[in-house]
Amino acid sequence: MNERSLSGTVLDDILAGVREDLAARQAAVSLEDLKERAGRAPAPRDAYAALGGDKVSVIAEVKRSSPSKGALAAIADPAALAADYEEGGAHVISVLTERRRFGGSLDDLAAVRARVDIPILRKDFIVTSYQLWEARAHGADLALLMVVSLEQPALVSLIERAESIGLTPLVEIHTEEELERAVAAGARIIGINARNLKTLEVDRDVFAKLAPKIPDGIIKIAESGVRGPHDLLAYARAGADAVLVGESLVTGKDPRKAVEALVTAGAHPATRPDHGSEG
Ligand SMILES: O=C(O)c1ccccc1NCC(=O)[C@H](O)[C@H](O)COP(=O)(O)O
Repeated sequence: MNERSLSGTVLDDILAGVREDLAARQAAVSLEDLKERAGRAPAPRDAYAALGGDKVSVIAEVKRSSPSKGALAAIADPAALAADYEEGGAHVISVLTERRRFGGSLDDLAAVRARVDIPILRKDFIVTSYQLWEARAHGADLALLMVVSLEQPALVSLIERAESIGLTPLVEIHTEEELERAVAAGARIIGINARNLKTLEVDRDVFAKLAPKIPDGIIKIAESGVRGPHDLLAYARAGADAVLVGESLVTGKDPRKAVEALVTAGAHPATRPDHGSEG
């Protein structure tokens, strides 16, 4: 058993749907076929280069809907949206591939891969190595692993498997206990998600509380709740190396300009913690 339960929460509900969809895909596409397709996929992009350095990087998300807000944006052409993000200077694209609650798919991932050159994150609820092979086969460079939904041995083995097939794991946490498990499992990139999975409320202070406990050398990503440059700057002052932004980009008027504004704010040296509090 790989999975942990967060009983009675939306996560349990999401994972039940994920398991059903996964079983259908596994019946339709063998692991051997996926591995063969992964062998033909473009070489993985360097996620550490995209997310490291002095700047605060921007991960721009293709997000149609969410459990917290329902439908957000129709997004008929996810590749065109991703191209807008790339033109705006995004460092990484996140593609939600979960179908039932987020309206995503692996086809979205493949379409985005065919259109942009920057690294792509498969954002989903990954509980088996089959899903990692799917990610690589459809051109992803990074894969999200959520500590909350995985037993420790499964977390360790999925991190190792991801790295062995050329995927960079982004290990997501919500609490100090999850942070300790992520570090013990060998995570090199940790995302702190400000969205509480029980209430679905966003509390941006969670990042400021947990980020200082992450050991040096690990890339820190602030996930959720970025409405514009002021939130990026606040996360940056609390130590974020990157922010992951979905809703405000897909619901805004001009996603390219919105990304550009974030990238410009993140490029300013005064965003970093050792430059004081004025941003
Ligand atoms: O977005 C949700 O409602 C949600 C609910 C339960 C689990 C995950 C959820 N979102 C996934 C994400 O982590 C966000 O899409 C991502 O961090 C971007 O957040 P935002 O900019 O607030 O859309």
